[in-house]
Amino acid sequence: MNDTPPLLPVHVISGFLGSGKTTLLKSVLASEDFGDSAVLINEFGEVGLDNRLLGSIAEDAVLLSNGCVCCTIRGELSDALRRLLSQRQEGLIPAFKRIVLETTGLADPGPIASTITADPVLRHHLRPGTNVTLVDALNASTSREQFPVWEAQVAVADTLVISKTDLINESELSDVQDLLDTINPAARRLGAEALGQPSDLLFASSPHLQSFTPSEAKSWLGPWRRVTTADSHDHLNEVRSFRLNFEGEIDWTCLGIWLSMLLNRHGSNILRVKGVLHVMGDNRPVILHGVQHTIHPPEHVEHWLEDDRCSELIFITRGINADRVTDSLNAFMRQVSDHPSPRIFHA
Ligand SMILES: Nc1nc2c(ncn2[C@@H]2O[C@H](COP(=O)(O)OP(=O)(O)OP(=O)(O)O)[C@@H](O)[C@H]2O)c(=O)[nH]1
Repeated sequence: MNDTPPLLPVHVISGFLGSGKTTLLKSVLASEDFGDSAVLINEFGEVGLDNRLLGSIAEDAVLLSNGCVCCTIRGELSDALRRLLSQRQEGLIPAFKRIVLETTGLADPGPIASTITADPVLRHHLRPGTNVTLVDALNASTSREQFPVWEAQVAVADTLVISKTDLINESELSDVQDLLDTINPAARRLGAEALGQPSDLLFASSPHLQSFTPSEAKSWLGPWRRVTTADSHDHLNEVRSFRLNFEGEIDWTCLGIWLSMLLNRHGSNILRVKGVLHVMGDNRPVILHGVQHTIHPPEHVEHWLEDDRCSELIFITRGINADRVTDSLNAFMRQVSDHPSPRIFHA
């Protein structure tokens, strides 16, 4: 029997300045099913205001001060997480079941996952949880134009929560949805209802946090209509998404080597990889899930949905187009794999 305690998830709430992160966090902490959470708040600047705004709901919130979790205070984040774990172990604080981290509006949440998985202590107790990103509907387009980090925040999201929809009309909202479609078509999307959502559902859309049913695995990849073709955008550094389709089974080792090489070379520009794959010799679908340099251990789904055994792999990249990735994978598979290569093409 395996009696190793389960790894505790670290969920992240990010989103640009003023997008509604604290508003959502307050609602999360007020929900009954989220009582046993430890909260970390990363503030930028001398005075941590959000901490005070949270008031009595989260009196024990730990404030990470004066820097961004993604860059200057990654060490401070590791220390704070270690401290929380040791206080929990010594019984000084209640045995929380999860950690919720609110980042600054200027942080790229991508590196948080690797802060956890690369740390020799943290990785035995914690695992990256779900990334929830707030999108301020009123300012989405301007923020995107002016602040590259806005795209990075949208790209890493498992769930996108669109706030301030009450301040725009339907056609403006449709423009925001289209914009999100070009960057992260695969993320689950919520609007104002996110505030009333049971928090375990809000944070549930990550494959390593629950066992997916076959239909959940497919819907995790997002609806087809959200696919955009990368080639309709030609800005060098634009964030875009594309979906690779595979006809035929995949040589897992070969794909793994190619992916490692890709991340090694272009990791900071591969913002997100997620897929459901038909791996050679494996009857069950394999879920692949990565954020920037961090690829999570693959998970299995029990069985395929009916006869649909097509593999799909979604990429969200900055300045790397779909043709380049597809050609590179096709060529690598043909040259390296001893098995027949699947036909790989992008939607
Ligand atoms: N009208 C409207 N206002 C909202 C909504 N969500 C948040 N706000 C308001 O927007 C302001 C900023 O919300 P916060 O939750 O503090 O945003 P934040 O992302 O934590 O802000 P920073 O920590 O400064 O980056 C507050 O005045 C909120 O009441 C919304 O859906 N509609």
